[in-house]
Amino acid sequence: MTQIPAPEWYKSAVFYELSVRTFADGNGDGKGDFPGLTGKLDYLRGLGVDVLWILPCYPSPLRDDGYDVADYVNIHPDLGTLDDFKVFLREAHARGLRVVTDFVTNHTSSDHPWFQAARRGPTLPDGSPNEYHDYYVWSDTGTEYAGARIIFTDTEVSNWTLDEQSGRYYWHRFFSSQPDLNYDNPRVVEEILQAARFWLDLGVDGFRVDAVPYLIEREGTNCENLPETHDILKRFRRMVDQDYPGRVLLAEANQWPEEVVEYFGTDADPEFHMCFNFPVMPRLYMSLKKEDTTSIREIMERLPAIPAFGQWVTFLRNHDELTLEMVTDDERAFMYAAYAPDTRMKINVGIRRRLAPLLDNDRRRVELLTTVLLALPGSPILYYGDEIGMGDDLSLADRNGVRTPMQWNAGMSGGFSTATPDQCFFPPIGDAVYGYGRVNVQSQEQDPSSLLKWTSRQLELRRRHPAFAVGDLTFIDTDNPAILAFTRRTGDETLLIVSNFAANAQAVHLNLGDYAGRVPVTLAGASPFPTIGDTPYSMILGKYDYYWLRLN
Ligand SMILES: OC[C@H]1O[C@H](O[C@H]2O[C@H](CO)[C@@H](O)[C@H](O)[C@H]2O)[C@H](O)[C@@H](O)[C@@H]1O
Ligand SMILES: [Ca+2]
Repeated sequence: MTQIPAPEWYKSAVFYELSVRTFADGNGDGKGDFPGLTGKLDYLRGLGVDVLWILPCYPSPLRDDGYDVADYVNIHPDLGTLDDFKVFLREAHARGLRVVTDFVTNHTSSDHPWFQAARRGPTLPDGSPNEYHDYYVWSDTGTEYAGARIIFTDTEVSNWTLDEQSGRYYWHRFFSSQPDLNYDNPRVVEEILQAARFWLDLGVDGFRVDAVPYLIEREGTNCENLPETHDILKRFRRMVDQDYPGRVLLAEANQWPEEVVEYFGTDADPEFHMCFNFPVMPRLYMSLKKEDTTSIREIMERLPAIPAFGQWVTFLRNHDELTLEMVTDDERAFMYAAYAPDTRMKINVGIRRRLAPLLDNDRRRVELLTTVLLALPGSPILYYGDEIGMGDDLSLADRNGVRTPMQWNAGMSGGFSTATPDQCFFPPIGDAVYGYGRVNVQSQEQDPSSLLKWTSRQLELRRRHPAFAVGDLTFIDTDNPAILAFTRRTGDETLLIVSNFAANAQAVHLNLGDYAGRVPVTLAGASPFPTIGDTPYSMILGKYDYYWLRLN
């Protein structure tokens, strides 16, 4: 059996992304918290995930749901205390669950004491230099770095905003309430590394590092992926390798394959252990609507090789919009037409909907995309609530519609809180199709055929076959573009994954000449299929059907 070295635990892990604020409320104030989350750890263990990625939990004015950090070394009071966090971490570890926290490096909140001090200008009234001013990026004209795109296109008109107090413009790649830190200042680098140490010393298993491409600005560039940015991130990695071996760094770099791969670094000069595979995600959805999987294969084959320690991270949905930054203009137009029929579904460069509504609440399509997610190279991330088919709330602003409370049961506020729905941080979804009366953990736990139970079984199946985690990927040529077929191969086993992206039954011939004489056997039921011969292998798949097979 293929052995994955212990420090590379992340390669076989299934991640689960959750927001503490909307997962479970332990004290009845309508806001999720660490005691509430701690009470749900057995559920998460039972589901079969390995790592919890928790969204930002720092003190924050919450103008960007916590991605606006006002204090790097504490917990937001709504979520509990630092001691509550420690208890949570201990209890998660006791259950064999690892915890990766979100680390927001590019910017702080404008409420952060550093920024408030910076606003006093470069020189203090007594004539001494204001060391905090240089923690941020300033301009007298707000005209520099014109080559940098605006990311939050729906709200921001410039990456510069005038600060009335200092009379100078400050740089921000996201909301104007999120001033970018100045990574050309060595003190900023030190401060951020110290903040990372604080959490690593407490025992977190790593970080999902937010918005890493934007650390450094240079005139005449688009201010993304600059060599100086990579130098800083490599320093972060060296600190982790030296003082915290076995912890993991995951890069959020929403970039094309050629750029994102740079965030792994090299075996000799490593950077991140893991990077999100942003480009493949929209192509999974696109392939469904087009009934043509060519774009999945093309983008996967375009991914450059990664260092031996590296692992991709795959996902279908997350707390943000379904980003359409890594597609062509035509593909983006197609995606909007296919998946955002209501203009309220569009935000910035993406679509703010959850998995089940995106797929018309069609269980077959949800299963199909989930099986592809679990079978493609990389460690998959499940977004909380998608395992039960939760819906979204378009009436909520920004991306909050996909951040509604977890639906635990059919009781008050879906079991999220003892507070009434109107007292909850975001109102729980209560409609007839996706509401907690119909869609909840408790009812699905009692139903062996529920999406929740199916997901759990699929994770268990994946766990039993290390080829899913570390096997080589080879696409199989077919005569039907609606069918995606590939193998995942390690020294001991070859898995064959065949998926039908069409809404009708399909026939396909697979070029399996390399495997003549082998017998495909289903992973779930151990049912043998006809032996592979010298001619193309013929298969029939029902609508949105899939096979997970081992080639014996
Ligand atoms: O902290 C600011 C933002 O950082 C992440 O943003 C990412 O999401 C954007 C879409 O919402 C995306 O376009 C961008 O490329 C990413 O860096 C974080 O996930 C956001 O929640 C946050 O607002
Ligand atoms: Ca609470």
